[in-house]
Amino acid sequence: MLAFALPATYFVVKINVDADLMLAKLSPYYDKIYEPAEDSFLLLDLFEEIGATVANNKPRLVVELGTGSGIVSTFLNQHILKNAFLIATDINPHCCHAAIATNAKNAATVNFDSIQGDLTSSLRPASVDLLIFNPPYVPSPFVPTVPESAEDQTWLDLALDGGNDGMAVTNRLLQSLGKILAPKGQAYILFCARNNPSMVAEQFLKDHPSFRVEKMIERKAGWEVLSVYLFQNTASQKDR
Ligand SMILES: C[S@@+](CC[C@H](N)C(=O)[O-])C[C@H]1O[C@@H](n2cnc3c(N)ncnc32)[C@H](O)[C@@H]1O
Repeated sequence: MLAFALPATYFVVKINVDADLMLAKLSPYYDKIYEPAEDSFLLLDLFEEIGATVANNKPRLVVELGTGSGIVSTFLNQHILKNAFLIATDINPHCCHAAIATNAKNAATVNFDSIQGDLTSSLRPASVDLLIFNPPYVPSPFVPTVPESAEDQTWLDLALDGGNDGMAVTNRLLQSLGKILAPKGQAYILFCARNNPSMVAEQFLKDHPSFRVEKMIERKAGWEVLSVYLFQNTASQKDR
C-alpha cells in the first residue's frame, strides 16, 4: 500500500491509496479546488496496479489535465515516473498553486510544473507521451463560464459540470487527442456510466483508426459507475 500526503497548508491529510482519507479543511485553497474523491482514487488505484508497465514505456512528457489538488500527478511523480517531466494543468488557477504545493510536499522534485490553461491549448502538437484526465463528467444543463478573476467564488463549479451527457469538455479533448499525443502516446481518461463510454470509444475508433482503446478499470462509486479508458496512439514516428 502506498502512502501519500497533501500539504498541511491545503489539507492535513494522509491517504492510503486503498483506504483512509482524513481531511482537516484549513487551507487557502479549500472551497476553490476539487477535493480528492472516489474518481481521484480510482486513478491512483489504476496507476498503482499498472505502474510498472507505464514506467516501462519511459514517457518523457507527462501531462495531467484538470489536476485539481495535484494528487494524481504528484502520485505519479513520487511513486511511478521519477524520470519523466510532469506538467499539471488546470483552467482553475487555484488548482495550479495547489498542485505545485502538493508536489513539493510529497515529491519535492524539480521535474514538475503547473500551467493554467484550457485543456491542451498551451501544449505543442505531438509532444505528450502520457496524458491523464479526470474531467468534469457530470451531466448538467450547461458548462459553467470561466470566471474572469482569481477572486471569483465560482471556480469550483468547473470541476464537475460537464454539460450535455457530461461530455462537453471530454469531447473537446478527444477531438484534439490525435494532434497532441506523441507517436505511441497514451491517454487515460475517466468517465461515468452516463457518459456512455463504450459508445464514445467506438465512435472515437471510427474517427481515429490508428488508435487502440481499452477499458482499464471500472468501479461503482455510490450510485455512479466510474471507469478509466486508455486511448493509445499506435502510429509510430514514421507513420506520421
Ligand atoms: C473532477 S475534477 C478532477 C481533479 C483532480 N484531477 C482529481 O482527480 O482529483 C476536474 C478538474 O478539471 C478542471 N477543468 C475543468 N474544465 C477544464 C478545462 N477546460 N481545462 C482544464 N481543466 C479543466 C477543473 O477545474 C477540475 O480541477
